[in-house]
Amino acid sequence: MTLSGFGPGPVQTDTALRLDGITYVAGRTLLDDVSVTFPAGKVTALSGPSGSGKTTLLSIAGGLLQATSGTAELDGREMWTGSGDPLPQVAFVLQVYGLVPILSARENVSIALRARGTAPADADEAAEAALARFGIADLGERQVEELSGGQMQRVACARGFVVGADVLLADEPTSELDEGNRGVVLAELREEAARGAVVVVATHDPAVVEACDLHIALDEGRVIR
Ligand SMILES: Nc1ncnc2c1ncn2[C@@H]1O[C@H](COP(=O)(O)OP(=O)(O)OP(=O)(O)O)[C@@H](O)[C@H]1O
Repeated sequence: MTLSGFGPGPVQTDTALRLDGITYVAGRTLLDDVSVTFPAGKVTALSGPSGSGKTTLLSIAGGLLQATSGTAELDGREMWTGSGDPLPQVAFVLQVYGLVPILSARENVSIALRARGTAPADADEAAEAALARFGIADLGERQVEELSGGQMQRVACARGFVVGADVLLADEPTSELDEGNRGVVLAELREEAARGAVVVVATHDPAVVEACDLHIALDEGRVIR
């Protein structure tokens, strides 16, 4: 099913990103037989101590990494790049931001859409709107390398959210933010779920976990709740 075209408000759907028996070995076992379901229309928190495997699991969930064994599928479409018809649309908010320092904030957001074939003028307009969602519309012309850590993190959020993806995977998206801006990001995560996206947020922050609909916890590469 396509998730675009839903109006505002919670979406009732059986769509879910299902990870089944995921094991990932890179020298040692980093994920060990992880089976989890991330339903569309909900914000799921993925918590766990540093090094427990959250980023690795998000990478497999979004098709960036191929699991050693196990499957990751959205409605039968495999997440690993190269299979599935059509491929699910996935957007990441990376823990390390992954912004281009010499480009402006607006350009960093706009390229996410341009890379998907949106016309430059339309992409720029959507980028402005996405920056406004995170309270940084006034920073659009600023070169990213001039921004504070928290401002960069909000640009990274705008770049992930602007896509309107089927699956939004946010890795510690509030780690640099004050309480007010953390609330803004949480509200925007809810908006993404409300239009029908699968939304997963990796976090160490109990306040973020509390604000999510569902909670999955990892420890040493295993699901513990
Ligand atoms: N490519 C890799 N090769 C080998 N080990 C890796 C690789 N990527 C991650 N690791 C290791 O896998 C474990 C899990 O890493 P991961 O980044 O998934 O944890 P995390 O829960 O996201 O941690 P944090 O909260 O600190 O971001 C860590 O011990 C890390 O050192």
